Amino acid sequence: MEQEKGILIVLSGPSGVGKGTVRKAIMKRDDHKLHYSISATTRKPREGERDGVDYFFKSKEEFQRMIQNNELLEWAEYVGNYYGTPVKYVNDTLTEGKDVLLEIEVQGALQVKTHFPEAVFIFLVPPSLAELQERIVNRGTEAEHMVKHRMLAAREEIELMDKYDYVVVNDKVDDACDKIKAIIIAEHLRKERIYYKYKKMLEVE
Ligand SMILES: Nc1nc2c(ncn2[C@@H]2O[C@H](COP(=O)(O)OP(=O)(O)O)[C@@H](O)[C@H]2O)c(=O)[nH]1
Ligand SMILES: Nc1ncnc2c1ncn2[C@@H]1O[C@H](COP(=O)(O)OP(=O)(O)O)[C@@H](O)[C@H]1O
Repeated sequence: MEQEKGILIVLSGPSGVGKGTVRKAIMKRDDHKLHYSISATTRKPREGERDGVDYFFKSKEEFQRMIQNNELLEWAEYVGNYYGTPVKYVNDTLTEGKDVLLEIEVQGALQVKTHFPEAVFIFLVPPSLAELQERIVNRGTEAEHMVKHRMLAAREEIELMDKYDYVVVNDKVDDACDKIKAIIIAEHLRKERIYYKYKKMLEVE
């Protein structure tokens, strides 16, 4: 029997909502069922970040070559740097029947929709805008005027949430992980139901 493809899960949401934090927590507790797609970026590595683990760190020229050679499923410019998803890993892993997780910002997430309309789109939201601002400030990576800029961007990003299949509030990291895991289980059940329905139909005809 042909190997059934895995599910592509796209986790997105406004900057500072906790996408990276929730993604790392899910991967940590996951028993190798989810496969995280490591992105390429032109951003310089932060302390402790490793090439091929956190990101594939690229020069601008290397990144542009990847775009030209159609090596990226999606890409976006974000705060002065480029970020993109290598398409080969995603295709190969899904074909092996494994689920793939992308953690990407909103412009890229919407591009994925045009190539993989069947992917599962999850939008992470903060419990409130005040809490979002606090998270951005506490992270300490933004200058004061950039916090305002990020908050304005976040408002526009949150307006895109109706384009997603699921909206998950990142109140407590553990609860957000539970909800995302539940969504993945439900999506598998849904896919299996559709799969068997068609299989039966083909057997009858
Ligand atoms: N479109 C797109 N966005 C990405 C990709 N990889 C990471 N991002 C997003 O880029 C943004 C900046 O990431 P990063 O520089 O690691 O900073 P931080 O996540 O804000 O701490 C985040 O919103 C990530 O979700 C990718 O492959 N494609
Ligand atoms: N559920 C949560 N409760 C409180 N703080 C959180 C939560 N999730 C993330 N954070 C904090 O919010 C900040 C932004 O999280 P991060 O994962 O970098 O966001 P993003 O990847 O969406 O930009 C970090 O300082 C992180 O520790």
